[in-house]
Amino acid sequence: MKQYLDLCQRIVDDGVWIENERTNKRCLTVVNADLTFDVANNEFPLITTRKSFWKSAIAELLGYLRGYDNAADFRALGTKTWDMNANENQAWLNNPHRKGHDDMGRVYGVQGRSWQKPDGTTIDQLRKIVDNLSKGIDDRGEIMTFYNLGEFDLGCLRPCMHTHTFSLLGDTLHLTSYQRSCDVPLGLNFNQIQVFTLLALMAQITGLKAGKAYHKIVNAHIYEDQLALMRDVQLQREPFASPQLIINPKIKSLEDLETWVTMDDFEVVGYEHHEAIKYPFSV
Ligand SMILES: Nc1nc(=O)c2c([nH]1)NC[C@@H]1CN(c3ccc(C(=O)N[C@@H](CCC(=O)O)C(=O)O)cc3)CN21
Ligand SMILES: O=c1ccn([C@H]2C[C@H](O)[C@@H](COP(=O)(O)O)O2)c(=O)[nH]1
Repeated sequence: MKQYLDLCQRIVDDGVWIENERTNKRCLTVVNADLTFDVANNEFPLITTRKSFWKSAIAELLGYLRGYDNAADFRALGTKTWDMNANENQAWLNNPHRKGHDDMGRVYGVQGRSWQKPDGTTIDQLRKIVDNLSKGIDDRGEIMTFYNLGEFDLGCLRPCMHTHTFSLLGDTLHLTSYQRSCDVPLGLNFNQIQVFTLLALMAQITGLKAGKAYHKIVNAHIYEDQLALMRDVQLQREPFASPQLIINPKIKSLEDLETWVTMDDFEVVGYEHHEAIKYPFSV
């Protein structure tokens, strides 16, 4: 929690105002932030200085792991986070590749599970990683990347947290996740939950111990209409101790994640938090 608050304070103190053309808003911005999460000791990085809707963040992650391309499928899992980008972003609404209401196009999980090759076949990046790690193999290329430049025009948004690299040291699995662009008040609250949970889940389904998750962020920003709430409300609050994430131990394979897992298979214990804060969302 301290890492998160330090980054927020750093943006407030040292950020530079940058005009953003896509959203038509200014963002107070810093570059280069490194966060580390201790998954081995289950220090779940849930924001405590406001209420965090953590189930929504895990639902989003599960949707990516399943390769979903539709905001309705995300809603069915328990999150509305893709509604706006799928249905209210004018550039995407005008895009001839959009397949109708709720379509997100070839973003995130679509790339993770079915990256298209020139010959028409597809690559399942996640399946390969799970298979290798389950056999104790780390080929130094256990990488799942959603960053497919050749297909940016086929999706509603370029991926923000775009690459996840898994590393095996003995029987302990670590994760390094890269994020090119980070809406710190809204997005990071979710993204750090996702980095932590991705490592915990991958360790569980491959029979490995979970170690550390490293979260590397390039452009970290606060939108102009979020700044007062962050500076004058959230940053004035004292954080509480980290809660713990409990994952149903019956989840044992990628097929389990793809078929029967729901948000009821995740529980958080010891979550003490301040009141919710409603930050504006920029489409
Ligand atoms: N500007 C922007 N920021 C983002 O963080 C973001 C995007 N766009 N587009 C793609 C996804 C969607 N994400 C989102 C979308 C909405 C919330 C959000 O509204 N969160 C609220 C309530 C969540 C709920 O009730 O489930 C929050 O208070 O955290 C968070 C992340 C993260 N990403
Ligand atoms: O997982 C996510 C997804 C999105 N964001 C934020 C970061 C930016 O504020 C916008 C994306 O805008 P770009 O113009 O494509 O950079 O969404 C996030 O923080 N986390």
